[in-house]
Amino acid sequence: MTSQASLLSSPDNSVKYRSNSRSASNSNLYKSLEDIQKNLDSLDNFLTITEDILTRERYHDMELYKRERERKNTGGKLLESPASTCHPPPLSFKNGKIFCPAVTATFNPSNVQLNFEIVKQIINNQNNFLCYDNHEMDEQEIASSSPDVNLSDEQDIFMTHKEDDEEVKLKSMNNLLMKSNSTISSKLDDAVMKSIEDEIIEYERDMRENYEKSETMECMILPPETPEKSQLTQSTSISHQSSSPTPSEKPITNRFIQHSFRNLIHKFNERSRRMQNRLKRPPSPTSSGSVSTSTPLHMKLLYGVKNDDNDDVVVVEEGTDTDGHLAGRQKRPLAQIAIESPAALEKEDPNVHNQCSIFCCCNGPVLDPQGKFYISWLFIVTLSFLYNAFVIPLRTSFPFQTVDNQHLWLTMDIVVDVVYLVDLLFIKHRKMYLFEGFWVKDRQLTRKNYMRKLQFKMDVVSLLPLDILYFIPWFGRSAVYLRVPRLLKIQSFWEFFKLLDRVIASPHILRVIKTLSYMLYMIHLTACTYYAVSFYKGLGINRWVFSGKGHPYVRCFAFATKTATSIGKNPKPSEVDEYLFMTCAWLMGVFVFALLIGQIRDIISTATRSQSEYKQLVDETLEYMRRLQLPTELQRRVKQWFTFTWDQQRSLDESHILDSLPANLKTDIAISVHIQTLSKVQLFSGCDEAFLRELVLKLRSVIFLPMDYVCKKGEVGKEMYIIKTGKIEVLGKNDEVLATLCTGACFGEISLLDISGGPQGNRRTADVRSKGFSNLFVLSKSDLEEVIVHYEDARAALESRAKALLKENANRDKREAKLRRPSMLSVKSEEEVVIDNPKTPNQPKLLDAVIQALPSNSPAAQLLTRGSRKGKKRVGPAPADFKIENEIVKENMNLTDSEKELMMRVNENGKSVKCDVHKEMDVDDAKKKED
Ligand SMILES: Nc1ncnc2c1ncn2[C@@H]1O[C@@H]2COP(=O)(O)O[C@H]2[C@H]1O
Repeated sequence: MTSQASLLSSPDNSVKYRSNSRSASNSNLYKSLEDIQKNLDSLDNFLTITEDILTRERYHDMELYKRERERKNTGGKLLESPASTCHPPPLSFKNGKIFCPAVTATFNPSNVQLNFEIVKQIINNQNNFLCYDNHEMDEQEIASSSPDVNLSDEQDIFMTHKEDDEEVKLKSMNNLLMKSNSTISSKLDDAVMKSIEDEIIEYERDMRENYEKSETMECMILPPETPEKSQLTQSTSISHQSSSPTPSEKPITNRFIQHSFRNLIHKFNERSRRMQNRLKRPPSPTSSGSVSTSTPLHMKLLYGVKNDDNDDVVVVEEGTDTDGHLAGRQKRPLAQIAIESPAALEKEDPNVHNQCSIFCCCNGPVLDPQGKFYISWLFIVTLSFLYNAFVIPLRTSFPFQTVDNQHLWLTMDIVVDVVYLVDLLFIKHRKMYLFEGFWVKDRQLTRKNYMRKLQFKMDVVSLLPLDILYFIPWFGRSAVYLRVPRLLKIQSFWEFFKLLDRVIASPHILRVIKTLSYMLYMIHLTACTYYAVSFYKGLGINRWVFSGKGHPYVRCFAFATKTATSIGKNPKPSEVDEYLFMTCAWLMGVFVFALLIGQIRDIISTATRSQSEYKQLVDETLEYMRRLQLPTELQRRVKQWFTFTWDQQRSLDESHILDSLPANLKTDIAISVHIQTLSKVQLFSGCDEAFLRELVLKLRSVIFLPMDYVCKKGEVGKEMYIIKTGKIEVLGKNDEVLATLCTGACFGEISLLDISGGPQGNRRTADVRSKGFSNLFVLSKSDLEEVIVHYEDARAALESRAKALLKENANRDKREAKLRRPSMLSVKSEEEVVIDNPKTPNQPKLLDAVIQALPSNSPAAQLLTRGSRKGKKRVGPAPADFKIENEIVKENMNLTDSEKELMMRVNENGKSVKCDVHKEMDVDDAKKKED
C-alpha cells in the first residue's frame, strides 16, 4: 500500500515527468558525444591508413629521388612526380571524414582507392607546405618554391639544404599543423572548436618542448640508400629534422605529425568520455526532485556560431516561454556552455547585472506563472489596464474631469501607474519560464527572458511619462490622451485571461465574459466618439448630434448600442460627416457583432458538445429499438443504462478523451482517476508499482444494472473485473449467494488464468450478478496476460486466490454431496434396507437390558437372543404393535438414538422395516454438523 501511495502521489509523478524530460535531454547530449567519439575513431582509423600509405610513399620517393639524381648527373631536366600537382586541390573535413573534391570526382566514393587518393593528397599538401617554407629560406630555390613545386623538388630541397635552420623547419611544421588544424577546425562541429584551439595551444607547447629536448639528443641518421637507414629512421627522434634534410626526413616529419594527431585524438576522446561520464552521473536530489533548480541550464549545449563583433565563438541558446513559443536567442561564449555549474551561472555575464542594476534591488524568489500570487497580481494589473482603457477615452471626450475632481482622477492615475511600475520592476522579470521542457528559475535568466520579449518593450513604452506635459499650458490637465501609451499594457490583460482560462473550473463562462467585454468596449468607444463629434459640431445643433439633455454618457452609450447592434431608431444623419460616422459605426457594429455572436455560439457549443452528442446517441438507440419493436422491459433497461452511465461519468466512452496524450500522462491521469479503487484492491496490495501502472492503463469502465448478470457459469472467461462501486453477488446452485463482493474486490480470474487442475478449464465457475447499479473495471484476458507475464508476484497472488476459491468451492460441493447422500440412501430404503446383525460375540449391556425387559416369549426377545438372519428384506409397514412397543421402549428406557433406531428396526418377524425416524434423525445430525 505504501508503494501504491508513493506511486500515486501527484507531486511524485510530476517529478518523474520532469526528470524524464531532463533525462531525455541528457541522452541527446550523450548521443552527440558518442557521435563525436565515433568521428574521432574514424579519424584514428584514417591516420592508420595514412601511416600505411606514407610507408609506400616513402619508398616511392626514394625511387624518384634516385632517378632524379641520375638525371641531374646526366644533365637532364627535372622529372615531374606523378603524385605532384601544381595547386594542391583543397581538402575539407566534415563529420570526421576528409573530402577532396578533385579526388572524389574521379573515384567512386565507395572505393578504397578514394581513401588512398585523399591521403596522398594530404601528403602532397604537407610536403608542399614544407617545401614552401624551406624555399623561403634559400634564394636558390626561389624558383622552385612557387606553388608549382612538385614532389621531386621537395626531395631536392631536402637534399640541397641540409644546413637549413632547424628552428625554421620546426616552424614550418608548426605552420603545417596550424594550417591543417585550422582547416579541420573550420569544418569540425563548432561545439568542439574551442576545445580544439585549446588542444592546439597545448600541442604547440608540447612540440616546442620536444624540440628543445631534441637538441640535446643524439642524432642517428643513415644515408637513404642503405637498407639499414629505413630501419633506423623508425627509431630516430624528432631531432632528425635538424641533421639532414634527406627524403628520409619526410617520413619522420609525417610520423611526428601523425603522432601529434593521435595525441590530439586521444585527448579529444578522453574529454568526450569525461563529459559522458558526467552526464551519466545520477542527478542530485534537488535537481531531480524539484523544478526549481537551474539544472536544465546545465544541459544547454546548443550550437556554436561565430560572434560577428569580436570573433569569439558563442553559443546560441534558444528558449521557449511558458506557452511553448520560442522565447528568443541568447549568445553566450562557447567556453561557458559545455557543462555549466550553478556557480558558473551565478557568475555569468556580470555586465548584464550592471546594466540592469535597476532590477537587482529585488532579490527574491522567482514566480510561478500559474501560481496564485502571480495570477492575483495579474488581476490587479488587468484592473489597472481596464481603468486606463475605459477612462482615457471617457475623460478625453466627456467633460467628466473638472477642476473640482481632477485631483481624484490624478490620484487614480498615479495609483495605476505605480501598479504598472511595480509590475515592470518587481514582478514580470521574476516570472519563471519553460526552456526545453524545464522551468528556468535563475533570476538573471528570467530577467533576460523578459527583457528579450516584446512585452517588455511594450511595458516600458506604456510607462512613458507623457503626463508631464500636463504642466505645459498648451496641453493642460485635460489632455488625458497623453496617457494613451498606457493601453500598451494589453498583453497583461490577455495573459490574465489565458492563465485564468487554464486555472478556473468553468472556462466557458470566462470566455463569454471576455467576448462581451470586447463588445462593450467597442460600444464605449463609439459612445465616446459620438459625444466628441457632437461636442465638436455643437451640442443640439441638429437632430443627429447629442442634444446635451440627460446624462451624456448614458445617452451616448444608448445611441452607440443601438447603432452597433443594428437595432436602429437612431436620429437620421443629415450632414456628410454624420453619414460617415454612422456608416463606420454600422459597419463596425455588423462586423463586431457577427464576430462576437459567432464566438459566443462557439463557446457555448463547445461547452455542451459532449452533452449534445450523448443526447443524440440516446435518441438514435431508442429509435432503433423502437423500430425493431424490442421488448419494453429491455428498452427501459437500455434507457436506464444511458442515464446511469452519463450521471456517473459525464461521458459514454472515457477512453477516447485521453487518446492524444502521451503514455506517461495517460497513466498518471488513469492512476489519479482510479486511485480510490486501486487502493482498495487487496489482491494487488503487495504487487510491484510498475505492475499497477501498467494495469491501470488497461482498465475499462463498465456499468451494470441491478440484477444484470456479469458472467454466467460455464461461459468462456475472457475478462476479469475489479469492482469500482456497487455490490456483486457470486451465485452457487439454485441461486444460492456464495459471496457478496464490494468495492476493490476482483472476480472472474479463475477462468482467465485457466488454473491447471481446475475443474472447468477456461469456463466460468459461478454465476456473477450485479446486486444494484455497479461500476466495474474490466480487464481483458489478453491485457492481463500481457501485463502479468512480467510480474511473477502478481501472477502468484492471482493464482493463489483462484486456487483458494476453487478449493473452497470444491469443499462446498463435497459437503453438499455428503448432505445429499443420506437422502439418497433414504430414497433407496424406500425399496430395500439392509440390517446387519451385531457381529460382536459379546452382546452390549444395553441389549441385554432390552432383552430382559422384553417378555421372554416375544418375537423380539427371541430375535435378539437368537440373532437375526442376515439378508435383504422387503420393506413393509411396521405392525402397529411394534410401533407401540417401540414407543414404550422409547418412553421407558433411556436409550441412545442408535439403540432406539436398532429397536425400531427390529420386529417380531425379524423383518426389516422402513424407519422414517431414522431418516429424520440423520438429516438433523447433518444439519447440526453443518452448523
Ligand atoms: N466462493 C466464491 N467466493 C467468491 N468468489 C467466487 C467464488 N467462486 C467463484 N468466485 C468468483 O466468481 C468468478 C466466476 O468466474 P470465474 O470462474 O472466472 O472466477 C470466479 C471467481 O472469481
